[in-house]
Amino acid sequence: MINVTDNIEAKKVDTLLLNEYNYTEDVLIQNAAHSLFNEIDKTVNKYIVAVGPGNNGADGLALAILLHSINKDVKIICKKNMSIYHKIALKIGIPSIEHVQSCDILIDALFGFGFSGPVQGYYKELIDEINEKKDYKIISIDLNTAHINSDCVLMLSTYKQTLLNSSIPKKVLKIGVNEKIYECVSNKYIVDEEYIGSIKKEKNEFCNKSDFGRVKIYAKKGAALLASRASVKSGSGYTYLISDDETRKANLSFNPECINSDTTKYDVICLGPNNGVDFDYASIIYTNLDKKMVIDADALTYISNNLEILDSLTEDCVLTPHPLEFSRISGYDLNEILEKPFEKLEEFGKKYKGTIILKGKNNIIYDGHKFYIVNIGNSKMANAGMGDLLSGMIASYLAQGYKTRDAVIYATYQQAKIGRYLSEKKDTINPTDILSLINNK
Ligand SMILES: NC(=O)C1=CN([C@@H]2O[C@H](COP(=O)(O)OP(=O)(O)OC[C@H]3O[C@@H](n4cnc5c(N)ncnc54)[C@H](O)[C@@H]3O)[C@@H](O)[C@H]2O)[C@H](O)CC1
Repeated sequence: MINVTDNIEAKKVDTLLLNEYNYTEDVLIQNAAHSLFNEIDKTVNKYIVAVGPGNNGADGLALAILLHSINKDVKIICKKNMSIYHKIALKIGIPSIEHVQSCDILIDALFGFGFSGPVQGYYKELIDEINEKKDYKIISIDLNTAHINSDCVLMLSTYKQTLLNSSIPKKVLKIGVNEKIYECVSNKYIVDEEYIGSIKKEKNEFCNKSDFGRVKIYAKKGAALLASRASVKSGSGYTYLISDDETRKANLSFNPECINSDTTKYDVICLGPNNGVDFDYASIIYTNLDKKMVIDADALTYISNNLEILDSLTEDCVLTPHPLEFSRISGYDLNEILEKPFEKLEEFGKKYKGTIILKGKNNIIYDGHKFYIVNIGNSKMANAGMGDLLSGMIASYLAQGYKTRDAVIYATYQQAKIGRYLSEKKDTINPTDILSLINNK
C-alpha cells in the first residue's frame, strides 16, 4: 500500500532516509529523476523546466539533464538553485531562459513539500506567466506549486495528503526506497489493488452456504432492499431482513434470496438503514455485543442522543457515518471534521473501540491504529442509498470471515471500483447500478 504523508511527515521521511539509512540527497534526487524520466511522455520534443530554489528544483534539473541526454529540446527557467545539477545543466549547454516560451511540456519543479505560503515576488510573477501562456501540458513534480494550473502531478515515494482533495490526475512514483521505511512516520495508507488482492478470501471447493455466515439486517423501505440485496450479492451465506410488512413484501420480489423473517442464528447485525430513529437500538446493541455489528444511518442518529452506547462498542463494531453523522456522535464541529478528518477520527478512536469509516470523496477508514483511504470513488455516486448499499456489503464480508477492518476496506473498495468503472458510461451512478455489478469478474 502507498503511504500518505502531510508536509511534516514528508520532511520526517527525508530526515530519516538521510540520517538513519545513509541515503544521500543526490541518491534520492537521481532516483527521483530516473522515475520521472521513465514516466514522462517522450514522444514530444520541447520541454521547459521551471526550477525552484530547493530539492524540488534539483529534481527538475536532474530530469532536464536526462532529457538533454536523449537530445530533447529542453530549457530551464532557474533564478536560483545551489545544487550540483544546476551547474551540470549549464555546463552541458541546457539553455537557461527568463520567460516562458512555447513548448510541449512544462515541468513545474518550483516547490515541493518544503514550500510554505504565500508565494510572492519573482515566483508569483513566474507562476502567473506559466498559467497565462498555457499552450503546453503542465506536469508538477511531487506537489503542484501553489496556484499552478497543473494537468498532472507525479508524486515521489508517498501520496501527498494535500492532494487527497484535488481532482488533478496524479500518480505516485517509487524512488528506490522500500515502503516499510515510511511506516514509522505515517500510519495513513491508500488502499490499492495489491492490498485488496492480499485480503480477498477465496472460496474452497468443498464449501457450503453455512461457511459464508449469516447477516441480520434491521432496516426499512428502499434502504432495506438495497442493504439486504447488497449483502446477498456480496456473498453472505444467509441474509435475514427484519422489517415492516410492506418492506418485506417488496423485498420478496426485489431480493428473492433474502429471508424475510427473524432468526436466532446469525453472526452479524446491520442496524439502521431507514429503520427510524425511534427504534430501540440500545437493546439490540447491548444484547449483541458478542456479534459483529454494522451501525449506520438512523442507528447513528439514535446513538447521538444516547452517547453512552459508544462506551460499550467492541473491536468488532463498525460505525459508518458521513461527516454530519460523525459530528453528531462525536460532538466535533463539522468544519473541523472536514478540515482535519484524520485528527478528529484519531481523537474519537482513542475514546471508543471499533472501526469507523468516514464516508465522502475520500472514504477514510480508521481501526484505532491505522488509516486506510479509498479514494477511487467519484462524485457521480453521490446520491441516496449508496450508504445503505455499503452497510449491506460490509455486513456481508464480516459474515464471510473478513477481519473487521478488512471487511470495511474490501466493501468500500469494491463499491468505489464499480463506481469508477460505471463513471465512464454514466453521468449518474445509482445504488441499483452498483448492485447489478457486485461480484462481477
Ligand atoms: N524524501 C523524498 O521524498 C524526496 C524528495 N525530494 C524532493 O525534495 C522536495 C522537497 O525539497 P525541499 O528542498 O525540502 O523543499 P522545496 O524544494 O519544496 O523548497 C524549499 C525552498 O523553497 C523556499 N521557499 C519555501 N516557501 C517559499 C515561498 N513561499 N516563497 C519563496 N520561497 C519559498 C525555501 O526557503 C527553500 O529554499 C520534495 O518535494 C521532492 O520534490 C528529493 O529530491 C527526493 C527525495
